[in-house]
Amino acid sequence: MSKSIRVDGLSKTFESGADELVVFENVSFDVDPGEFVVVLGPSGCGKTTLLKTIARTVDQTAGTIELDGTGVSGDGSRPHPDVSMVFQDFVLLPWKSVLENVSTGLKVQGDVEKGKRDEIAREWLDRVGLEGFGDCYPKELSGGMQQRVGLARALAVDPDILLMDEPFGSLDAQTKDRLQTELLKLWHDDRKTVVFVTHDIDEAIYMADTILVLSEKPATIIDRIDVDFERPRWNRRLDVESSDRFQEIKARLRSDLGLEEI
Ligand SMILES: Nc1ncnc2c1ncn2[C@@H]1O[C@H](COP(=O)(O)OP(=O)(O)OP(=O)(O)O)[C@@H](O)[C@H]1O
Repeated sequence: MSKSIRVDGLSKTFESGADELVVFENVSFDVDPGEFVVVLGPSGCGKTTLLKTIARTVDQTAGTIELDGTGVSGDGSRPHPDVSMVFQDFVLLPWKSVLENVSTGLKVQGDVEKGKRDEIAREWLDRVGLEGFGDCYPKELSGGMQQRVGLARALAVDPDILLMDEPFGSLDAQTKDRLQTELLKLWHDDRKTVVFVTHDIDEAIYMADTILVLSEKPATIIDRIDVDFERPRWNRRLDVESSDRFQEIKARLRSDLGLEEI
């Protein structure tokens, strides 16, 4: 299943002593169930904080978040159960095997017995192209493979919402290219609701149904673009990326972000 997200009037201020840092202010947007939304914005504008607020590991200062119409709150210690997160840094547990890393989330959920957990974890390793690597340890895998493990771990718990924080940001260009398409294929099959943060404009356009652009902090939403290329896109990626529409969206995003004309 996938769920909608409604963010309404969301603000976040960090306080340390007498200092206040207003990160974002009055941010509102809706994400439909199964929609792929990409958030772009300058470094430090609060994209990660926004994801953590949706995941409920950070409390907002003002505003509300609803998942499928239900307001959510959290204790800050772990993400809301409907939500899985994938980060730029692989954050795998180095002392656990790849299989155990993937089944860990299921263990936290608590209601799946060990044999079934391992079966689900193995299925997900197959789906992300890591068949046969379950007994390896993270240090034996390349960066791209580690990120595949992170993806399998996030998806194995069958979340309603997938929050991704620059998941391919530290990968080389070819691995990144391949994983973008693999993620789109997985998403095409399961249609999770995705909120995906990136700095990469081309990646944003290739992946998104909708792109939200944040300003410098205190951040607000300064643009929202519907990316209307038909799906699937991976079988005609070059056509999509060389199209006039792609270049038009790219120019608009560069202008939004204060970059020079292309
Ligand atoms: N726990 C915290 N306490 C105080 N300040 C914080 C905390 N977390 C983040 N910040 C500050 O909030 C601002 C936004 O940080 P955040 O990581 O959300 O930005 P970002 O847009 O994801 O950055 P980047 O694009 O560089 O990854 C930064 O100035 C950061 O230093």
